[in-house]
Amino acid sequence: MVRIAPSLLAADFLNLASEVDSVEKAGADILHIDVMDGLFVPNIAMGSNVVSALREHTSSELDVHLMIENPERYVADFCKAGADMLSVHVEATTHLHRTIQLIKSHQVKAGVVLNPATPASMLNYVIDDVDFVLVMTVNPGFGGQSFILKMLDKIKAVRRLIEASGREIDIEVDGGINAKTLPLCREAGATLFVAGSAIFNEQDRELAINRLKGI
Ligand SMILES: O=C(CO)[C@@H](O)[C@H](O)COP(=O)(O)O
Repeated sequence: MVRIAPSLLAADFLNLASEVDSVEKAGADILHIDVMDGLFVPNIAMGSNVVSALREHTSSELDVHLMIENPERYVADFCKAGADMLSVHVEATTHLHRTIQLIKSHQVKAGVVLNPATPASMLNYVIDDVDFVLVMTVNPGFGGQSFILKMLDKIKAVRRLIEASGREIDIEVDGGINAKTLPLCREAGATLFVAGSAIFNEQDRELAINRLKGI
């Protein structure tokens, strides 16, 4: 099954509520929220106040991607704001295992994010603890970038690791996902697909999501 998580970074922020309504009506499965601190990535976006406003507006699952240094400082805030899934980058936190446990202590699904240059092997000692893995298929920070084809090898490597662990956890992919790149990622083993421009740049959101789902 293909599950689609529209990335709200590409939405019209002046009309966020109606943007959310439009993608939910069109068949979005999860909402993806990018949090950026201007340090870990060269851009700034969305704090926990945005997550709590969304939480009041929708019952959709909220997938919060922390692109921030020392994310453990803000885990409690984002969990209390209403995140259902919270992911952190390997390079951003000194004690990755501890940060994963911290997220889980809030009964929120914990994810680990791999940047394009980060090897799948960084997951070796946390694979039994994480609830999902997010493979970045562009360098994080901005929407509208081109998919990095080499990431297909990494998705396959992560899939092998997950299979060896005997667990059933999602591989989420994010960056340059469209109707051409999604099937390649799916074939490689991805199960959850974040898409920003491929959805929000289209007037007809239902057509855009159906195209991604291959309907
Ligand atoms: O995390 C990020 C960017 O850092 C993504 O979620 C983008 O927002 C995806 O946008 P598209 O590549 O689909 O336009």
